[in-house]
Amino acid sequence: MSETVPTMYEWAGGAEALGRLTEEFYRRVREDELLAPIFQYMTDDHPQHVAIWLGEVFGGPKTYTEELGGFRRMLKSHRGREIQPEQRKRWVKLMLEAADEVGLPADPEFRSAFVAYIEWGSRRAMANSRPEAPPSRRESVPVWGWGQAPPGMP
Ligand code: HEM
Repeated sequence: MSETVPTMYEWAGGAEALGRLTEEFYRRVREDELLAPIFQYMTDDHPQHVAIWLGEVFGGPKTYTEELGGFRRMLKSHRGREIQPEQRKRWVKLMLEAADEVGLPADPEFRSAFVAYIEWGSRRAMANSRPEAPPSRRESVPVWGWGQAPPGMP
């Protein structure tokens, strides 16, 4: 991919846009009967931490790794929570609704790459949330790209 292709972070609108996304997402989570119970003890800065995580995944600054405990902290946050398939599905649904609500770019290229990460990440989170999950072979925050459909694809 050429150097002129923006990162998904830039395309999304940077830290500000991802912050709006996670604020709206967790507003919905707090009102959701399947998800509210498992998020009842989240801290006030949790939405911002997830925005920072997403920023790093989408090619933005490596702030989650450098300041917030990196991949290991994310892994530990899900471990043992026994996320159920219906809860994962609802998490994805609310995330995609929040993306529409806050006006993340709606072009097919961005959305397909965004959904791909949300699907992958949420399935990984669910797998790692099982008490018997094997130790993760990953050590670092994944960095996501445009896949088969970069911006401007005809
Ligand atoms: C792409 C998918 C996902 C991403 C990127 C993600 C991201 C994160 C991150 C970064 C944290 C740690 C926040 C911090 O540093 O303070 C976290 C915690 C957590 N996540 Fe996820 N997560 C995902 C999927 C899910 C799903 C599907 C569920 C459940 C349905 C879930 C439930 C939780 C819970 C309960 C916590 C701990 C909240 C607390 O502090 O009480 N996550 N997640």
